[in-house]
Amino acid sequence: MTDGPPLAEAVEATADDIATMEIRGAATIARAAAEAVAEQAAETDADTPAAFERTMRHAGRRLYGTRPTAVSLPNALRYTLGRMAGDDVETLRSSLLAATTAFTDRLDRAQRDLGRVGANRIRDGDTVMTHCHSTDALACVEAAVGQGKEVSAIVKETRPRNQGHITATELREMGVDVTLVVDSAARRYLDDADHVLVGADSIAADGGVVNKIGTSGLAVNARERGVPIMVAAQTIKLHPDTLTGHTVEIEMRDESEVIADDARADIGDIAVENPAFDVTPPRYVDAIVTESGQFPPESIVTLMRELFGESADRPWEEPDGTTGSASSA
Ligand SMILES: O=C(COP(=O)(O)O)[C@H](O)[C@H](O)COP(=O)(O)O
Repeated sequence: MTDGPPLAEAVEATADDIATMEIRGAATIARAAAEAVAEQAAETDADTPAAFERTMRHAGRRLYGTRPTAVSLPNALRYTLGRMAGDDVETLRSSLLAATTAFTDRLDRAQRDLGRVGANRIRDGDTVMTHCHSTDALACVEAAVGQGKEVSAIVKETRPRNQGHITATELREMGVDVTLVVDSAARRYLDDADHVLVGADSIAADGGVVNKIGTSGLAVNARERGVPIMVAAQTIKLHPDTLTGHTVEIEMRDESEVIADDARADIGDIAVENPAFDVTPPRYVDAIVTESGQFPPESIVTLMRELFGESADRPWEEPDGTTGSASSA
């Protein structure tokens, strides 16, 4: 929970759904956060500009605090709350509604453009190996299929939450031949793959790719087998805090996702760890595919600087550094 004025039901519900992964995947989280910001802007009955802005920042903090790793979430808040401007409540409200619409339009466009860029790497008859479920990665396959190419996929199930099942379903809907494998079978099937194709939750300034746990091991194995690794990530996945040397926080999720409580009790006293993401060093990545073209990971920092400057603002924070609670407002 965060301190501040009461929030719209839509913000509370979206925040809960992101935290429990009803809403998941970096681009989908960003869209949901922007839509929640719009709902809050439409509904808030604050009667002064200062009260309106405080409520919006509070909504931003509530959404920001849900999951720590996908930078698309703070970047969605940066884009929308960062464009809140005006001297009266109605102007502030309309500035936010315009910004949230512009943001979601941009998301659609970025994914479509990125898909076309990524599709150029995929040849007719190619097989991709996927990990987790990434709408950016699937946009590349969809565009390739749309160009008339025949594509097959080896889909890793992606323990502990099996997002590979979502990937398998969506690929089948595109008409792609799918073979589902357990995560530990990946190396065996890499010899049948022409690409490893994954998404990203965050891309660091050094080109490191933060994505679902297991991506880095897959990339190391793929390099060893000579299979190129392609990361599909629209530019809202670029993590501006890493320009100033900050690292990306890796989310640790509940231990019960790894082993059910009763099974664990049967084993006895063990430790269980459940990191949700890992970092693939840039040397294992062949290309980062964005809506602005494809980049070797080491050069992504140039694009990051163009988009964010040298440091990123945090428009969900109170300008005076207080927590936003009534007593400090
Ligand atoms: O790691 C995941 C999802 O993790 P989780 O299921 O824990 O959210 C996806 O590969 C990225 O978020 C990219 O997805 P997209 O390309 O759709 O943004």
